[in-house]
Amino acid sequence: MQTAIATVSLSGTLDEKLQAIAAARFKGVEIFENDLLSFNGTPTDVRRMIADLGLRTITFQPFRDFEGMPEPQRTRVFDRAERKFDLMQELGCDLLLVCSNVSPHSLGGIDRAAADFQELGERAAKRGIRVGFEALAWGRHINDYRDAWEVVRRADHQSIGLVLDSFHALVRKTPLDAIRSIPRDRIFLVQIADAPLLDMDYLSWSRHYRCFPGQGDLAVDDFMEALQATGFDGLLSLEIFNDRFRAGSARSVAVDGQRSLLFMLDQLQRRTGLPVPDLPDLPPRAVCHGVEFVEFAMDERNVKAFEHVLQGLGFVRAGIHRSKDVTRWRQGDINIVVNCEKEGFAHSFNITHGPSVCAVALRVDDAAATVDRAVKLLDQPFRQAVGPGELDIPAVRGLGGSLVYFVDHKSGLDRLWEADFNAVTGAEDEGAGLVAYDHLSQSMHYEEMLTWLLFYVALFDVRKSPVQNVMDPGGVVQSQVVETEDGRFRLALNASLSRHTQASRFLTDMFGSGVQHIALATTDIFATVERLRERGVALLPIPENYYDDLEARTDLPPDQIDRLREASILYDVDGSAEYFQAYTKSLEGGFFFEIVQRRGYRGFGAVNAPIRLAAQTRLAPSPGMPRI
Ligand SMILES: O=C(O)c1ccc(O)c(O)c1
Ligand SMILES: [Mg+2]
Repeated sequence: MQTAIATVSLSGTLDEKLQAIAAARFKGVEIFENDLLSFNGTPTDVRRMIADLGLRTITFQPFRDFEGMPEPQRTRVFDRAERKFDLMQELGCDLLLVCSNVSPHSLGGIDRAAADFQELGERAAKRGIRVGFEALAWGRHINDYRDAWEVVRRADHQSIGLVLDSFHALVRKTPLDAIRSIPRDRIFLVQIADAPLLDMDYLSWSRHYRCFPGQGDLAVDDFMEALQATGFDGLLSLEIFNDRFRAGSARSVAVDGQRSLLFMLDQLQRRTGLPVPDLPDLPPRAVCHGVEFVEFAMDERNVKAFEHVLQGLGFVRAGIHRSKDVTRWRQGDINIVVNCEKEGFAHSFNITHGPSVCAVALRVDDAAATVDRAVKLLDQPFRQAVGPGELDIPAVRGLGGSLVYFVDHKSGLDRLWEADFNAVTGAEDEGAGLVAYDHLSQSMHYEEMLTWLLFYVALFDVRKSPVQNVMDPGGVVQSQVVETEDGRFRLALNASLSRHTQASRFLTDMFGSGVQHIALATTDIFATVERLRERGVALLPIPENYYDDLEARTDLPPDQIDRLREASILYDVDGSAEYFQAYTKSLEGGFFFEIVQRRGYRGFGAVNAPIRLAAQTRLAPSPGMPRI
């Protein structure tokens, strides 16, 4: 299949868009008329620019309000088409996209529309041009691809074909089976778009909320299966109208587009067992078995205070790196790496972002295959010098320039603690009962959120939760979770349009996106909280009103509520599944730890999030708290 993208999908001027499209390795581009009109150059200039970039203009669009017009509009619309044909010839494009008529003047009638297309086909053929007809979901008479196909079929002209757009078919829930019986050579172009499920009119939904496949909730996979059944191997183009993409980086959004198509087609091939022509051979999505370690980039000024926090939480110094100023802290199955090197990646990260999480290492079955998949999905691999005898742990660039490492058993990377660290003996501590990473939470710019969502779902065998809107005293925060089926890897992505939310303030403080909080699991939160208090850890105080409300909305007995209140623990229940959460006070810089206990519960305590955010907002970071 030949892949392309429409210029409307990206931010910038036409030349910036085209450069981004070429850099993301697309071969074809759909030129939107507005991008051409606003360009300061002739169609011939654009043609040259496109050729110089190694691209091909596959479509010029949209041509509106064409079929079914009464006179005198009908004559005028044909004149307008002839002028667009002139322009297309100068541009070097042979396919015009006509979207279904929305004009109140249009008359409807399948045969009338077919006759118009028959005539348009005659005129187009004289110029060596073809015309594709697309049903808009809000078309006045034609809003169903099956009717558009019937018009094309009756027009019965070799220059007239069908354009399918997944968005229009899927939002209307038009049955997809009829796609299977359309002859593939009659499908001139297929446009692909996903979108979140929203309760909204089709036009607004389409013009503002479309996204790349894998980022939304539509049944794009079903659409692709129906299309594959036709044997279609023509043009597949991303056509995404999205306000975030318009505000984002054209280069990064174009790469996301390419990644989304590779991901979608790879999944299609795996599901149906039918090969997709020209698709690179990708290893399967990596199964993630959890977090091996989280690495903090620290500096001399902050490290003592941070290590004091780790000790308070019950961590012990378990290993010292053989050649670097790097320490392993451990409790249960949780490893935290504190990196104080004066050169290398962590040091640069610390200089740019201050003390913060610079890397996360994930347990996978096959680290090399994971990196191979990542690179084929256009992720950025990362390498740095390793000392003699030390392990070379493969990595790719993650959020905010941080790293994602991959550790496996297959190639012995799980020996990293023995291979790279000298064990510290005699440092036993009964700990605080923390046993494992429960989840990580990353805060990012609003425009980046779909990028990182796609990064995770394309690389790992994870599912995504629906987007939640969480109320912060400073505005709304969007939150979405990616997690493995078994819950061993869970990651929350957060972003906000307001500059005043905790998530946004964290971005300002850290000069970029990153891990804002880490949730650690205990099997007995009451015992853990007691230990933490004994060790002098300051927990986030929760207001009385919260516990009064718990009495009202749950069946918890009063003594249980008193225990929660006394320990500043938040609670949620879902059927018989229960969730307990407590928080450390935020450290300077906005980072914090969460302590959680799950009893069969799969969520993240969304009902409690506004309470927690308000409590954090009330507390300015206390002076003397370490800045991390
Ligand atoms: O929103 C529109 O008008 C519009 C135009 C052209 C398309 O291909 C489309 O899917 C939508
Ligand atoms: Mg379309």
